[in-house]
Amino acid sequence: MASMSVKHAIAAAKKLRSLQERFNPGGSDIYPALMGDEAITALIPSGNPLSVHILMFTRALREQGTDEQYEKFGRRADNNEIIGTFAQTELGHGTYLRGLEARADYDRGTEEFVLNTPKLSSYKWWPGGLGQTCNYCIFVAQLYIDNEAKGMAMFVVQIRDEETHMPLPGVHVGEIGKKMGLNGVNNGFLGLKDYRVPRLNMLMRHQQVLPDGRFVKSPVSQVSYFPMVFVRCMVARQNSNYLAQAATIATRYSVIRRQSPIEEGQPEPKILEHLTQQMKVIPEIVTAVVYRLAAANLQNMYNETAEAVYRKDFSRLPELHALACILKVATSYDSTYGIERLRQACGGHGYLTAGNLGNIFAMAAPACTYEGENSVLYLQVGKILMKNWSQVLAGRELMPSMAYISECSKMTSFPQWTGSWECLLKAIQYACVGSIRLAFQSYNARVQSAQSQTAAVNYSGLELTKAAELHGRSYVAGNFYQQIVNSPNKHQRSPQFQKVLENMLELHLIQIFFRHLGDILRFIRITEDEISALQRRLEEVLKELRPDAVAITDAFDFNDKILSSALGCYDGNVYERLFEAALKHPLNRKSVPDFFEAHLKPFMKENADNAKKSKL
Ligand SMILES: CCCCCCCC/C=C\CCCCCC(=O)SCCNC(=O)CCNC(=O)[C@H](O)C(C)(C)COP(=O)(O)OP(=O)(O)OC[C@H]1O[C@@H](n2cnc3c(N)ncnc32)[C@H](O)[C@@H]1OP(=O)(O)O
Ligand SMILES: Cc1cc2nc3c(=O)[nH]c(=O)nc-3n(C[C@H](O)[C@H](O)[C@H](O)COP(=O)(O)OP(=O)(O)OC[C@H]3O[C@@H](n4cnc5c(N)ncnc54)[C@H](O)[C@@H]3O)c2cc1C
Repeated sequence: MASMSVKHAIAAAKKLRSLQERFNPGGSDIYPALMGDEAITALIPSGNPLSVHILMFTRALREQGTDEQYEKFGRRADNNEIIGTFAQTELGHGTYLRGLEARADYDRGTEEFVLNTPKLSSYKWWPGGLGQTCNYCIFVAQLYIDNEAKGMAMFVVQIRDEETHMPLPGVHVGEIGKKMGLNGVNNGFLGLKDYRVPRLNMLMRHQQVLPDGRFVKSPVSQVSYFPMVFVRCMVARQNSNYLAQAATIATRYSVIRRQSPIEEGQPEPKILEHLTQQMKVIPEIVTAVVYRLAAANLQNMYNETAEAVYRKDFSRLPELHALACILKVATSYDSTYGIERLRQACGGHGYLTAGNLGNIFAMAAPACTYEGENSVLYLQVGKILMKNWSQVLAGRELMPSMAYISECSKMTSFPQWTGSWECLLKAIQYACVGSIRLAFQSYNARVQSAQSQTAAVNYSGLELTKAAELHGRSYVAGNFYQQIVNSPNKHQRSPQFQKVLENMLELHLIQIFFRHLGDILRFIRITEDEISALQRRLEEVLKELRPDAVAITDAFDFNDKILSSALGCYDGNVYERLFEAALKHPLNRKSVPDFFEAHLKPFMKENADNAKKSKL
């Protein structure tokens, strides 16, 4: 499977390069590479073994290396002359980066670093493509000078001979084994023993080790985390794509499949006529759109921040970090759970490989873990919210994406309930700020009672996580509201299109309201009548969006090859394609399977003989 994936990935990369040259000659623009990865990833159901090369190895060389180091390594990597990965996670550590065990000891006598993975738990474990594809990697290690720890550093390490692909001396490398998906990616392990690299193989744009061993610290140590921020931004985009694919499949199937009359004596309707089916499918279509828009915003913010960091302006890093964390978590959780809901909405056929929903789930689900496990990133955002709440209490301004927190903090109570979009959005934001305030009180009480900040974060973890989750909801819903209601290009939309968008906003806001009704009722008094009115509006907007469901998912414009699903093909010939796929199963090559003579017949005969004997 891995070799097939590599073959497909290379073919797609070549195709992409020719398209890039035709449409973007000489452009070093990253988007074709990203689009390429998106396209390659979508075309290879078992995952793209070049993803981490495209997204992390080349980017780390560009952003963490000096211009000279880019000339030496980065240009060749961008041109796919060498293939690399990002080797940070170890068998024993993934989240707690300061606990990473791989080490780089500087030898000023030879001006080299001696790289070691001292224990089994220090082995790099998971990097994409590391098993068999890559001949280089970015090796993340704790830097030591005169046995004094200096923090994390990145090293360009060649792991295989460029001609023979044989592992180099001191390198122990291989595949970590089968996974629940992405089995074309050959995630690998890497052990190094006294492996020497020249001083200039340490990426030194932001921190340096001089020939005599003097260490020049990075002005902002977190800039070494920047490659992870980029992938978190990509995950937000990629996982909204996976959800859109699954929503397209389930929507198309739901207007082909007929089942269970709604009125006695009437013909069986398309299953999308059932209100409960609409509630399973249509909100997922809208969620995919909502996250695509949020991910696009985040990507723009990433590009602006990357340019600023290049100019040594690190001021926007904290806001980008907070947003990248919360959107990576929100998108990966909601897409993973949403894809499973959509699979279940397709009944038994949703469980067939020919439907491809299982594989889309297996591609989306690991994003809840890689690039920062979601619960850890929720806590990270919770900590940032605590810091920002202290700013609010001190009367200071907050970063733009958290400005609503200041506004809500000034409200002594929630205004008269109207149920308008603005009211629903403000309710989610108000509940978020109420949760932040409660989390801060718990956290602060713990710190005041002499708990360390780390311990206080841990013991306030449930409230910090809740506050972070509601912050994500507030940001995403606020962004969608702005795009639909206040977008500068709103006048260019036809009234019909604007109406569809407004129905999607209505559905999103009401759906989030009901999902967090408990959190909202904790801070806002809402009557049963007001809640029932929203229930009626939910049923009404599902009915309004029903006629547009197919058109909206067609607008995602996925080629049948990308969906790779007998349930979701554009022509709707589901049963013919299911049957065609079934007949291709190897077991259908013969009328009598080989196991009949070898196992089944003797088994049944033995039982029959025993039955006869027991009667005698
Ligand atoms: C669209 C095209 C297709 C694209 C397809 C995309 C998806 C598929 C692609 C590839 C396949 C998968 C690739 C996966 C690759 C990996 O998984 S690489 C390994 C990823 N590992 C992690 O993410 C590790 C997670 N852990 C951490 O990030 C950190 O340990 C932590 C953030 C949890 C904690 O940081 P730490 O420094 O240890 O302590 P703190 O006290 O929390 O932080 C100290 C201060 O630093 C700030 N900070 C932390 N991280 C960042 C950051 N990234 N940027 C900026 N600032 C950061 C933090 O807020 C603290 O600031 P203050 O001191 O002001 O409080
Ligand atoms: C498909 C896939 C591809 C990957 N690709 C790469 C790659 O290319 N390069 C690379 O370097 N890595 C890669 N990874 C590794 C990935 O980054 C790690 O799995 C991830 O960072 C989590 O670390 P871990 O697996 O060691 O889990 P751990 O850090 O051991 O965490 C395990 C669990 O402990 C809990 N936990 C941990 N820390 C805390 C905390 N502070 N507070 C509360 N709970 C906590 C959480 O529930 C967490 O799920 C990949 C992983 C996968 C699944």
